[in-house]
Amino acid sequence: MRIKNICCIGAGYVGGPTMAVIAQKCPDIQVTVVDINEERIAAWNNEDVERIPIYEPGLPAVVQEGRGRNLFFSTDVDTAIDKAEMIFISVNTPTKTYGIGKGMAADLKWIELCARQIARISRNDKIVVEKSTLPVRTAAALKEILKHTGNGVKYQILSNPEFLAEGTAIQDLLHPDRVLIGGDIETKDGIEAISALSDIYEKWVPKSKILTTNVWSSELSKLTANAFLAQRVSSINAMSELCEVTGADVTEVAKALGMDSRIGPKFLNSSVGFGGSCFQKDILNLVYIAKSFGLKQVAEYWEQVIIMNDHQKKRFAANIIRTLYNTVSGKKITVLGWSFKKDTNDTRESAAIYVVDHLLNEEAEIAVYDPKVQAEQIYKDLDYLESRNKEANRLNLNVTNDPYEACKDSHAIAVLTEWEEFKTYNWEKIYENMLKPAFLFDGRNLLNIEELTKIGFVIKSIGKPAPTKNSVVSKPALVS
Ligand SMILES: NC(=O)C1=CN([C@@H]2O[C@H](COP(=O)(O)OP(=O)(O)OC[C@H]3O[C@@H](n4cnc5c(N)ncnc54)[C@H](O)[C@@H]3O)[C@@H](O)[C@H]2O)C=CC1
Ligand SMILES: O=C(O)[C@H]1O[C@H](OP(=O)(O)OP(=O)(O)OC[C@H]2O[C@@H](n3ccc(=O)[nH]c3=O)[C@H](O)[C@@H]2O)[C@H](O)[C@@H](O)[C@@H]1O
Repeated sequence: MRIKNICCIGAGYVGGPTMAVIAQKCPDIQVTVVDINEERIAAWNNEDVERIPIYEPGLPAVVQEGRGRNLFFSTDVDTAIDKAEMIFISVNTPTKTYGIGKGMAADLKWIELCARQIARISRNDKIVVEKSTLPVRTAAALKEILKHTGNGVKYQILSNPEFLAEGTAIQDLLHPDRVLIGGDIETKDGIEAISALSDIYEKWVPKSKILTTNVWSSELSKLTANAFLAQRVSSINAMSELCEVTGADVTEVAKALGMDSRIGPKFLNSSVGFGGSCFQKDILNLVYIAKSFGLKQVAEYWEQVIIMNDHQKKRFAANIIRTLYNTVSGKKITVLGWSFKKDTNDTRESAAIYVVDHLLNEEAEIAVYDPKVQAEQIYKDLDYLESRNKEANRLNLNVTNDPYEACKDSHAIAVLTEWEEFKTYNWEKIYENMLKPAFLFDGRNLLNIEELTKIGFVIKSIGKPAPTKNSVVSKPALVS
């Protein structure tokens, strides 16, 4: 089967970049990305391609190439569904905030709405592709909804989870480690649907990297991959605390570990804690699924990854307070970086939100600088926690777009995102304009401790012994 029209429901961090790359690699296919969020669609259509709603290196050029040719962004969901032979569902699947499974299960409200809309509009057979991350066996629910329309339209449901990471989305999409397609491998129609989707990827991905499984394995593989990745971060973060009390250096430990080819060097950077929209949500979802099958030990095992992550964020904030002589009340603390990692403007579940919330509870005066996150978003993130009223958040936290201004007269700086530009600052100038002792808490082990210590900063890194002015500090190991 040759696909000529694709519709993608959901123009977010996944739908936008994924479809832009498909449109680039398959100029013969018309790709329409639809969303109910009018503002977001207007931003995707912004004439100035640098102002699309997502900051992602390399994305503007890919969007520019396809937009208006075979890549379209629209709010007309019905028409796009009607025209398409293949529909990707790429809507949000956050943790439920109400009812049964509150705080754990994935909220499938938006997925179900999509299924019902597809069922209502479709007049010819469709391949429906789950791109969103979903609990194992969601495809069965989708099938049920689509089967009961009684209008004779046939559907094939495929699971095609996305493994891109924000900040490197375009490279990840162009050169994926693997593409996973789960489908009904036991029927002719199922196999045809899988090969229709595979044909699209084969335009740029080697066939050997396209993996076909049954739907349930595919759905569960996605949750498992995120759980394993997050587990590595929590594991190295657990060791960071042990390093701090034993005098070991977590960067050296990570390097030594990573050189073992069975372990590998990636995802061993100790940090203030992982953030992002997915790790926590997907693990909680996994825990919920395990619990609902009565697998207590399995649930508890994975829950520990989240517990460790929460501990790391709290421990970081507590360390700031303890170091500043047990009080931060009325003291200016500068936060460099608000996004959950570098090269993205996404702030969902960013460690910065929780560290700052903790410091505001202790009556600190916060100044924030992030190269890509807007003030409005920062206030929104804090308001969402409802720890204090909106006025108090605005009164006690000031967002500036000048890092030097942000650091001026502050008691301490906390680096919470690993933006490259932080390394290039004139740290001598920053030091001169701070109160002394000038404390620097590097939540990403990003900065050159040796140089900064020489300038006069008192530095607290993650998982490292505190350097003294004359101590020799080894260079950071190359762990990506
Ligand atoms: N953000 C990431 O890096 C990754 C996310 N995922 C998964 O992909 C899915 C989407 O994630 P994001 O793109 O980050 O979410 P997002 O929140 O950025 O985008 C989702 C979009 O879907 C739209 N939407 C919701 N219901 C709709 C409906 N009924 N009709 C039309 N549009 C609708 C929303 O308005 C929103 O713009 C989630 O399941 C997530 O777990 C998977 C891999 C990577
Ligand atoms: O399902 C998803 O949403 C995606 O989740 C992650 O991607 P993402 O959250 O965008 O970014 P990561 O690079 O995984 O980083 C997640 C968090 O862990 C932190 N991290 C990562 C690596 C590390 O060594 N140390 C560390 O603290 C990052 O700073 C960040 O806060 C996965 O890497 C993707 O494969 C997956 O598709």
